Amino acid sequence: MTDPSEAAVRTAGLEKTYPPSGPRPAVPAVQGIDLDIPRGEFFGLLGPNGAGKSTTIGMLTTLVVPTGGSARVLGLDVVRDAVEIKRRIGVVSQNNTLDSDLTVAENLEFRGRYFGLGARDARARAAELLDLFGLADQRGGNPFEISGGQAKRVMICRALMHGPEVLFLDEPTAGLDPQTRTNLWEVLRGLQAAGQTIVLTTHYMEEAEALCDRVAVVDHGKILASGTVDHLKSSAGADTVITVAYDAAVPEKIRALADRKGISKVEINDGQVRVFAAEPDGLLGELVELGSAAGVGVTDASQLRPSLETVFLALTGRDYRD
Ligand SMILES: Nc1ncnc2c1ncn2[C@@H]1O[C@H](COP(=O)(O)OP(=O)(O)OP(=O)(O)O)[C@@H](O)[C@H]1O
Repeated sequence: MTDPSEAAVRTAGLEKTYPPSGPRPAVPAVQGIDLDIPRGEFFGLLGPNGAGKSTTIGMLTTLVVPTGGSARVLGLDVVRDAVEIKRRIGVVSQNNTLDSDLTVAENLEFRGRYFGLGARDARARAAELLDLFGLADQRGGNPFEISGGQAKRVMICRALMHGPEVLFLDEPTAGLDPQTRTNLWEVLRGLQAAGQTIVLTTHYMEEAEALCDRVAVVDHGKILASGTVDHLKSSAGADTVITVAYDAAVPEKIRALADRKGISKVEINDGQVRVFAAEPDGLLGELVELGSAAGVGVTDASQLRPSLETVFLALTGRDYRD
């Protein structure tokens, strides 16, 4: 047995480099990640596609073998104690991995039996979970003839069959429509309220904001920043970010804005200016006017209020959706 006070997840300098394959060089997918996730927390790994989130979750769930550093889940080592960890966690992968030869309920019951439940207990537990997740009507259906949102909920039920201490979800709402996504958020909030520790990856900023107690922003295999969403916003992205693209070079006068109170940064790139401002009122109009005074037109303009998106911009200098 491990100490129940052990963190749900603790990693130090965790790394994964995929080896070269043919003409493809080695891929340093995860480059030294430190995580400390207490039990009971709803934690999010947030980052754009290819940031290394799935690889990190893969290592924590013992499916991917690290090439450096260490990772412990519930106090157990992900390499040495992989079998024990698998018994105590639940994993929901990105794709539908339900068995099409079994009904929805049988998928759950089968998993329960695998984890040592008797037939009657497995049936009862499956029925209880399907009820709880509003899937009772689907119990006899084929898991590939239900909606994407329902299939995802079935996968979550399946992962909960053996009462896992930590639930890992890799991009649980990718590809779902907005309504289905917010329904699933409710399901996940309910689980956390009932005490479930949850670790999720997502590339949706609003998902991380809506659900997670704490978030680690990941890019190119490294953590850029971590903390509560509020902490991240106040430390790295407290500013509103105004971006204006001109049809010619950015007028010189705009550089001087950097000295004004309430403006923390002015970035100029070819015909585009990006202004980070704590006091953004009237600034967008001013940028347009400064352009027209210099005979330069505006081709595009946007204003982002402080959010995880502005955090990412402040940390990387890149648009999150680039
Ligand atoms: N099995 C693999 N072999 C080689 N390279 C891989 C493998 N799996 C992932 N990669 C590469 O590792 C990097 C990180 O990928 P990973 O899937 O972990 O990122 P991600 O943040 O989860 O992105 P996504 O949401 O697109 O899956 C990417 O460059 C990816 O191409």
